Amino acid sequence: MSLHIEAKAGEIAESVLLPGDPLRAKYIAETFLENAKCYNNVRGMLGFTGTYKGNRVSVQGTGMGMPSAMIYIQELIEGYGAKNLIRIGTCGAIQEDVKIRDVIVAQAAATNSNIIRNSFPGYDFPQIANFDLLKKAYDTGTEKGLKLRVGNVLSSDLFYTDRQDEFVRLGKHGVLAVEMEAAGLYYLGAKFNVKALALLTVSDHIVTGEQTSAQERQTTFNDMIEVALETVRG
Ligand SMILES: O=P(O)(O)O[C@H]1O[C@H](CO)[C@@H](O)[C@H]1O
Ligand SMILES: O=c1cc[nH]c(=O)[nH]1
Repeated sequence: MSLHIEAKAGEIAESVLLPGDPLRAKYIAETFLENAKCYNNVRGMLGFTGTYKGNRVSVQGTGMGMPSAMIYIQELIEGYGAKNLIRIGTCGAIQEDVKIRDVIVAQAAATNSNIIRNSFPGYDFPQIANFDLLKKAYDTGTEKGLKLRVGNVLSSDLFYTDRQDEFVRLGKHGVLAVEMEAAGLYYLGAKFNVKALALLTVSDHIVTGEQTSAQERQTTFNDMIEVALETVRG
């Protein structure tokens, strides 16, 4: 048991999928996992363990933003021995040629957060994905016929901001999309020497203003979830 996760020792798998939304964790457990058991309800931040094609896997909600997500990620690693962590989230596109419903493999995550900066004052510590997970996710998605986008994303501390033009300017520097957790996940992956990756579905477009419907989000989420589940399959 850790402070924010009430699972007993051994109840969480070495591979954990990490949606921001705890209800997405429930949906994944009910839709994709066999014999799923809920191990966490502290603060309603649901977590489940079950099997996918015979492979033990957990799915844990993380909340929104790095301060929340990093609590769950650190407790999963230090308290429960998680070794492969894949965020499965939504994001907003900040480049014209990234389209709504695209699935992004976040090769790296830029950030405007001080969380990481404060750990290494004076350094720009790059937040990068684990290459093994990245390659497996890319190969799996490609075999499934998905046209995955691979590249840099922005992990922002703010969802609502008066400075959205900065997001768009980052887009012009090749950053594909904005979300709020990947950099924190990659930082902790490096700190604790575990494998970390973020997969993101584009739910809205910050340049064009387009949005996906709830139904469309579900379908594209399913593609992303299957890629994540196949990536951690032994
Ligand atoms: O869909 P999730 O995983 O929550 O991710 C994105 O959605 C939330 C904002 O609506 C932030 O957490 C952002 O990173
Ligand atoms: O625009 C968006 C969409 C999802 N998540 C974000 O952080 N921003």
